[in-house]
Amino acid sequence: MFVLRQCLTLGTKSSVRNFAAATNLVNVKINEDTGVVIMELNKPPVNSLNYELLEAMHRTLVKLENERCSGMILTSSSPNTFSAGLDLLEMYKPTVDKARKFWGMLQNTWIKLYSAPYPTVAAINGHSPAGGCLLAMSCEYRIMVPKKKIGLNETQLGIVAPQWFQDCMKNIIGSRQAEKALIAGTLFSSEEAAKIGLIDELATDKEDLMKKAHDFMDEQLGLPPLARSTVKIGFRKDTLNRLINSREVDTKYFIDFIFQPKVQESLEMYLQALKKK
Ligand SMILES: CCCCC/C=C\C/C=C\CC/C=C/CC(=O)SCCNC(=O)CCNC(=O)[C@H](O)C(C)(C)COP(=O)(O)OP(=O)(O)OC[C@H]1O[C@@H](n2cnc3c(N)ncnc32)[C@H](O)[C@@H]1OP(=O)(O)O
Repeated sequence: MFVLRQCLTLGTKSSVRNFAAATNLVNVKINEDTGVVIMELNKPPVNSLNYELLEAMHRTLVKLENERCSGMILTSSSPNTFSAGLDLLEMYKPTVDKARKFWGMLQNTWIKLYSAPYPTVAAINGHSPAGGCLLAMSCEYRIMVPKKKIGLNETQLGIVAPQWFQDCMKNIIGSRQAEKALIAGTLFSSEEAAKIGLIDELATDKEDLMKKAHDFMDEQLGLPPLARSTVKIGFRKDTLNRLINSREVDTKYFIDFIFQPKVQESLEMYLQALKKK
């Protein structure tokens, strides 16, 4: 039923494949009847968000702005993980230039995703810590398979979730719950996340997940798009503008923070623990 739509690319089916294959890091499919796009993160094993994956996402989001995209479902090709969050190797002993470029691309990608006028759904098919949770929270609706983990666990790594990550969480679960979760760096089970409203729905498995994502999308497509997107952007503009108006300061926080020797030590220990698992 899904075909790669020609107008996403240079005009032929094979150029569509080239568009996705330019990096191979995201698979993009569009239903030519409805205009609904499925963007599947495809950086095995855990979709850690490095510069290249973020750039591929950003490029896709920019392209969708100029196409007849009516809605987007964000998911991943990994069997176990939606996204493991930011690629820790981007923060571990980088050069200042590399870290700055990486952070700028994360900001770009988030701004595009958070402000997309069309409906967005995260079909969370696996674990979704930290930056993975940010991606999910940036969509309008979250559906998740059972028995996985989601949350902003930065504190547990000895790092701090940036203000805009925190704002996204506050907007969804409220200030008190967010404060507790952020201080502790809580990773919630899918079931706990559903209870506090961090996710909207539980699915039984991947098939059910995608069905529910399409059901949500169908409901949204029945609404007048301009009214829908105006309300969405109205709700999101303060959070968006807070970052847009302070991108340089935010980048400086990031650089100053990660270059502290204590933070580098924490990252090194965490990376080693992950490797030893
Ligand atoms: C208010 C003012 C604030 C001011 C603050 C200013 C600045 C803030 C500064 C910094 C903020 C930076 C923000 C960071 C947000 C992040 O996203 S940090 C990343 C956090 N991610 C995690 O903690 C997840 C770690 N991964 C896991 O827990 C597990 O991998 C998993 C996702 C649960 C999957 O488990 P599974 O068993 O399937 O896989 P493995 O663990 O065996 O992993 C496979 C393979 O992948 C490597 N890997 C995993 N995660 C990452 C990662 N995030 N980055 C890089 N590499 C990763 C893992 O090491 C394995 O590698 P291999 O052994 O070589 O195969």
